[in-house]
Amino acid sequence: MTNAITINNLTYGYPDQDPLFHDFDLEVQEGQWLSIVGHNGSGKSTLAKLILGLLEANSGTISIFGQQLTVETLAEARAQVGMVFQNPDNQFVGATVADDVAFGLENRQVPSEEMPKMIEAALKQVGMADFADREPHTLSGGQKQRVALASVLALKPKVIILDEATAMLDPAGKSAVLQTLKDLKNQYQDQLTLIVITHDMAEAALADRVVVINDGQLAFDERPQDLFVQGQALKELGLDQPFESQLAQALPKAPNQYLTKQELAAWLSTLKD
Ligand SMILES: Nc1ncnc2c1ncn2[C@@H]1O[C@H](COP(=O)(O)OP(=O)(O)OP(=O)(O)O)[C@@H](O)[C@H]1O
Repeated sequence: MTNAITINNLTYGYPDQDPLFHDFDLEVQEGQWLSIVGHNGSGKSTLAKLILGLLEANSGTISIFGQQLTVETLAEARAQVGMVFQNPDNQFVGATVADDVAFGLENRQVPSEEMPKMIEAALKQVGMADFADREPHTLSGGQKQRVALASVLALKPKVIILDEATAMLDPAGKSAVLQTLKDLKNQYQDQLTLIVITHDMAEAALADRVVVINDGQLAFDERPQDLFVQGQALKELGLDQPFESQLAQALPKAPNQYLTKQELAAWLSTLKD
């Protein structure tokens, strides 16, 4: 399978600081849903910025679909990778929701007559088509993040990186954004690679694969069901297990130590008193 992202021997440190990453390797396959977790300051956002070419590696290589990131390939690489950031209020440039989605298309010099259709399609994909004429500041946090996602989707990226995109949302907003991600993944399957940086272990558990970054190294690289049963090891890295895993492990008769929310609910509902 093709690699969407290939990182080899990456070394990076901010000026006048010790390197955050030293000989760091990571491959993300096309179509994968990858979660990146790690304690505060472990370098997750820095890694995202390196992949986007917003920061330049001190040494080593980063390739996007096989093409190494350089000054010459940066624009082409960026066209394939979209990013949604943490703060919904820092991502708007348009006076209305539709204007906001249009902004990225204008930057790509999409002819203006083609835009309305593309804007409508992108907003539809995130369930925000009815909000096209709304001013962004009148939206909820979750709605804003879905519009941010629509602005990225309109540009047809092959990879979307979400950096703590649900961290500032209330539970309803968070669950709407996560449902949108699941819908997109169902729709695009292997055509869309998702990289989700998060502190929320339940959110991380939605992925096919979870990597834990610690001291600039991959401390774990596993499927959620293999990672989240390792409560003590996670604790030592400053991380929690998802609530569902904690509960499943505390229930002696649970069929498995790792259960998704749905599996746990289904099993609990079979219990009789
Ligand atoms: N622009 C910068 N200049 C100097 N140091 C920085 C800069 N940005 C981040 N750092 C430092 O680099 C380290 C990694 O930061 P980064 O934001 O990548 O971590 P993170 O894992 O995303 O953290 P969090 O989970 O808190 O968002 C931290 O020690 C941080 O203080």
